[in-house]
Amino acid sequence: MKRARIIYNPTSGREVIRKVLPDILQRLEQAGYEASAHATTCAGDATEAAKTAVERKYDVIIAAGGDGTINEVLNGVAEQEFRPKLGIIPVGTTNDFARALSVPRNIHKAVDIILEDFSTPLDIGRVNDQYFMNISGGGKITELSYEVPSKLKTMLGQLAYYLKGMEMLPSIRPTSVEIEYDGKLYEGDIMLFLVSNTNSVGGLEKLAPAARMDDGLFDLMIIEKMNIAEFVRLATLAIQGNHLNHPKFIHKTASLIKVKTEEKMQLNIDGEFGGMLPGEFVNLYRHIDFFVPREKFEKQSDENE
Ligand SMILES: Nc1ncnc2c1ncn2[C@@H]1O[C@H](COP(=O)(O)OP(=O)(O)OP(=O)(O)O)[C@@H](O)[C@H]1O
Repeated sequence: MKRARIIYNPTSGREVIRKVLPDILQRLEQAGYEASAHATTCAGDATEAAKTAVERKYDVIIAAGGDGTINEVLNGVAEQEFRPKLGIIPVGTTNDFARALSVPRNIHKAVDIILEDFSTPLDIGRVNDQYFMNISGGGKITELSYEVPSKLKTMLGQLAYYLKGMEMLPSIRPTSVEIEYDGKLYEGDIMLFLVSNTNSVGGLEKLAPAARMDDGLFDLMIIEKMNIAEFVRLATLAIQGNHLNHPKFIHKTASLIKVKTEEKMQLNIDGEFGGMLPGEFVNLYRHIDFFVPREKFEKQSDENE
């Protein structure tokens, strides 16, 4: 019998997961799984719970929470030799990864995706010794996502980011960087750089519209030095997906990216503080099997062939 372990964050986003958990467990059991659940107790606990589930040879781990919980589960699984399949139940404030996978926000529909039993191996990123599924980057503006208090995030959702972003705009300064991508070199003063694995970043689905999660490549995006007015204008263009031809927006693809800065720069990994640069970003080609909607991903693999 196949075994599934749900790792859920009871404090995540809408906090509805607790109420529906018995129903989810029952649905998994009816579908032939032996199912159990672990409620995370604090930051970092989902990583430990995922490592334990790997040791116990669960076939499937289901991460129920926001992007933070999914990232923690990923960090418990990615470096292991035996890697269970991962399912996602998006109940966070930001659910960028679920959006990238086209996993619906409705809990029962998200469970349907797991029960349909269609999975596909997808790329993930590693920077230094941490793993990410969505995005990593640096630059003053990227530091805002973890300066938003979590209570505020829960109350206001995405709006909290924008409010905090406005507040921080005057303090955004360019930084001098050296970025090596697949052997080529970029040097310059930048506002921010992003290393993206998916096309769904901070609710901006059109930021890297051609990004794929099964090609072994990151999308490297650099916004060069500009004044605040220009930056706001570029951000507005990015929301509409009209930023790609902007002369100070640089877009490359690469599987290995090394970033060095002279002054101190924080690294953001999937929306959380991830230590300081320098950073070496490695794309791990089709490293983890995720449950995904069959219609979307079957079509994509057909296009690949
Ligand atoms: N029991 C807990 N109490 C407090 N914090 C927790 C607990 N369990 C997990 N966490 C932390 O909460 C962080 C955020 O959780 P999660 O991502 O699930 O939800 P969110 O904040 O609603 O959404 P998002 O991260 O997508 O904005 C996790 O990265 C984790 O470190």
